[in-house]
Amino acid sequence: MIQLHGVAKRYGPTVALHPTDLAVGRGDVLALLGTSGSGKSTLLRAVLRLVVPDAGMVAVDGVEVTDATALEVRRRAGYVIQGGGLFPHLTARGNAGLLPRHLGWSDARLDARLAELAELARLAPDTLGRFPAELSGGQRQRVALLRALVLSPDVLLLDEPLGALDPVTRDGLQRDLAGIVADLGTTVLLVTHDLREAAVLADRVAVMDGGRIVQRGRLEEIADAPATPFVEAFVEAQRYALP
Ligand SMILES: Nc1ncnc2c1ncn2[C@@H]1O[C@H](COP(=O)(O)OP(=O)(O)OP(=O)(O)O)[C@@H](O)[C@H]1O
Repeated sequence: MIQLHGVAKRYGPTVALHPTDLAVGRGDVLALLGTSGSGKSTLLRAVLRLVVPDAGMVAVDGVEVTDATALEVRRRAGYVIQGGGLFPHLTARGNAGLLPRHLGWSDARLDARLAELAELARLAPDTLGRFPAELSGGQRQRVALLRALVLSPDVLLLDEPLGALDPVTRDGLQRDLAGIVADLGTTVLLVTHDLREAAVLADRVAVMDGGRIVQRGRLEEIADAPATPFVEAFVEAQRYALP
């Protein structure tokens, strides 16, 4: 599970994150919703200590994330960013196999794991031999997901993983991703500004505004009873996307 207690971050005069508490239970999927600049990525990145908080405590599966433990925590976490963040000079297989190779996996073990994940992510096996520039946006995101899942992470951190895709591709991948995380039972923290994505993927949501979580709960509860004018406007702007 993922826990944050009083985690805060500022950049000079800008408060990116006011002291924030958050817990994502084991196997749960929580979506952080909010407009651009509301602090979602800062919170997500603080979990992996890619952002070092000014105050507060982060723990992943009971391990406090500090300078000393950050590498170990990152190794047990999968992280996907918008656009996938694949290395352009490596094939899909090379990208997804980077960490396993570093850990000394054999070719046979890597190929078996990638074949299993490619099936799960509905990625044709021949795509694994291609470079990112030879893949569609949707395929790149599927490869990024493969790379994030290859070491069977306990937690998955997804920062607008489907942001750059066309609506049809996005819709298909949202459903596939929901199936994959349900099958694997992984704990997921997802950043999105898309209510539909939250509806398809998440058990619970937390809405951020100005560096604070202003409402949390099930998406239906929030849509039915928005706690602030901002949440109301945010929901109204995308009400068409709700189931
Ligand atoms: N490295 C940085 N240096 C200075 N300011 C930053 C830095 N990173 C983020 N900020 C600021 O902190 C605030 C929160 O940013 P953050 O990226 O967490 O928002 P977000 O909700 O993820 O936005 P988006 O949806 O656009 O990614 C913003 O005002 C942003 O400009």
